[in-house]
Amino acid sequence: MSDIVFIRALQLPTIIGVYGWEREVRQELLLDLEMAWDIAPAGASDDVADALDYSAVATRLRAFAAASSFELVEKMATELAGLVMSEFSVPWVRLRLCKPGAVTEARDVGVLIERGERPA
Ligand SMILES: Nc1nc2c(c(=O)[nH]1)N=C([C@H](O)[C@@H](O)CO)CN2
Repeated sequence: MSDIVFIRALQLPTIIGVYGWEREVRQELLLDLEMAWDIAPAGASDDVADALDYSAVATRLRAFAAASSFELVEKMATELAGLVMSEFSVPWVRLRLCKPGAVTEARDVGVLIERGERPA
């Protein structure tokens, strides 16, 4: 099983950053998320109850980000990955967390992490 459910460019307004001014204003991170998930049951039933509901995942991640206040994107990425795996029973995630505009000369910067065991 190598199926993936994904979310691309999810907007996550949050407090993030190491500098003083960054502790005062919300900035928008962008999240790309791949989640290992067997889509065969939902593919057969056409029932969202059999699916990994990407809407539910997105809503939960946005709520977590809205309530969080980390300094590093590394910490935020690690927490987001753990949340998805523990609350949605996802065995493996690949997560890219982008901070647009953090480096003037770059479109965005950030981290790309994988957590868990990807099913064969
Ligand atoms: N590896 C990282 N480097 C930096 C981070 C970070 O989260 N991880 N953060 C900053 C500042 O907050 C920066 O984004 C402000 O523009 C600098 N380096």
